[in-house]
Order: sequence, then structure tokens, then C-alpha cells
Amino acid sequence: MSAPSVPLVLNTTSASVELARSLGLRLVDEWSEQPDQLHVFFDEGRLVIGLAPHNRENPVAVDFELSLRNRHPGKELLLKAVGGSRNRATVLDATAGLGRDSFLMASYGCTVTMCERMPVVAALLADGLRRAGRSYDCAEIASRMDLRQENAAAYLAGLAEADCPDVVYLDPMFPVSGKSALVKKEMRLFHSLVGLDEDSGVLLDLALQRARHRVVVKRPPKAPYLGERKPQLSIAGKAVRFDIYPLKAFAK
Ligand SMILES: C[S@@+](CC[C@H](N)C(=O)[O-])C[C@H]1O[C@@H](n2cnc3c(N)ncnc32)[C@H](O)[C@@H]1O
Repeated sequence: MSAPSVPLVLNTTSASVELARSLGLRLVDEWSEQPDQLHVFFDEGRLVIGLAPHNRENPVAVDFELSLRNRHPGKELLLKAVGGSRNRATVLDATAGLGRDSFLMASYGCTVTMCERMPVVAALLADGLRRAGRSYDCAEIASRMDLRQENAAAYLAGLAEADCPDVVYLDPMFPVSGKSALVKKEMRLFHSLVGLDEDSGVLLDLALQRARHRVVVKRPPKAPYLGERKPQLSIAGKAVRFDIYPLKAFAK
């Protein structure tokens, strides 16, 4: 596996300079000639990341309005995994990424704290949240989502007992072959940006100590258990499996 690549900030608006400074990335005025080079830039009011245009691949942004349209209410396995539709759990999404799963959980009524340790990914997520906060359809859901740009292990370790979440949710990087073109593109992007989350077994151990009710781990259907820890329950669909480590039942 090659080392994660460092994106460049493409100078498209006056905000690009501050973005490059805050992310500690190089600001450039032109697309790089390198075929695999990622660029972060503002495009029509959104922060996006992607390859140069000759690759003919649309850049990726966090788009919660699209996530809302693509929901399948009542059918999502994630809802069952985090505790069912009557559950208004507090969730720590310890591997927030582009926030799709967080948004889904918040749309069920969960209050979600999101930890994302990669500054570029956290910036994309913050930008998506900002736009969701101004969207008629998404604002109420986004109001239940709180982003922290930090390592979830440090966040969990520092929590006071009374502030521990009901559920800790983990979706660490894993070498998968997603079926849809979008999933493939996003997974490729994550692989080149983030690499593999090799420390996620340790994060699971900590999550099991700090969650009040359960820990849920998202895996590809045939993947080994995270940290070789066998869950008490798994719910599997065609593309994904949720391993559930129940600790204490939710109140009825
Ligand atoms: C596969 S992605 C998660 C995708 C996410 N579930 C979604 O719906 O968009 C994994 C993300 O978790 C982040 N991550 C992994 N370990 C972390 C940790 N200990 N603390 C914070 N973020 C972490 C990685 O940087 C990466 O962005």
C-alpha cells in the first residue's frame, strides 16, 4: 500500500489562502501535472477534493441534501444496528469521514458527535455541515451533529463518565470493492488520502470501555472481525455488515 498522498490547495477564491494556511498545505495557482495528485478547492460555494479535470472525474464534496434524497427510510440496517427507530441515542461516530453515516443516524433522531482526525476530511465535513445548516430540508438534522477535528481515542479517553455516549460507531478504512461508481471513487479517495486505519483495533477496545449501551462496527460482509473480537450479533446486507457489541440494554 502506497503512502497517503498530500493534497494541494488550488487557488480559486480569496478564501483559498486561509484554507491552505489552516490545513498547512501548499497553495498552487495551476493544476498539478501529476496524475494522482489530489487538489482541494472551492467550487461554486462548496469545498471539494479531486483530481485535475483531464481525469474526467467529478470532485467529491459532502452533500447532505443528496444523502437525504438517497435514504431508504425504514430499510436501513444502520438504524437497527444503533438501536431502532424509537431510540434517540447519543452516538459518537469515531470515524466520521464524509459524515454519511452520521447524517443517517442524526436523521433517525440520534444526537451525533463526529470525530475526524484528518484535517482535510474534517474541513470537507465542516463545509458540508455549514451548507446543511442553511438548507430547509437538512438544517434540523444537522443541528444534531457536532464535529470535532481530533483523534477519537483521545476524545473518548478524556470524556467524563457522565458524558459518555450511548453508542460508539466505528467505520474504519478497510480495503473494499464497493459496487457503485460513487462508492468506488470515494473509497479510492479515502485510500489515497488516509491510508488504512491500522489502529482501529485499539479504538474498539477503548470504545468498549466508554460506550454506555453498545458499540457498532461497520465492515465489508466477508471481512474478519475488527481486532479479532467476536461480536454478540451481526446484521449483514449485500454490501455491508454491522457487528454489534451490546453492553447494556436500552431502556424501553
Ligand atoms: C471509511 S471512513 C468513514 C466513512 C464514514 N462512515 C462516512 O459515512 O462517510 C474512515 C474515516 O475515519 C477516520 N478515522 C479513523 N480512525 C480515526 C480516529 N481514531 N479518530 C478520528 N478519525 C478517525 C479516517 O481519517 C477516515 O476519514
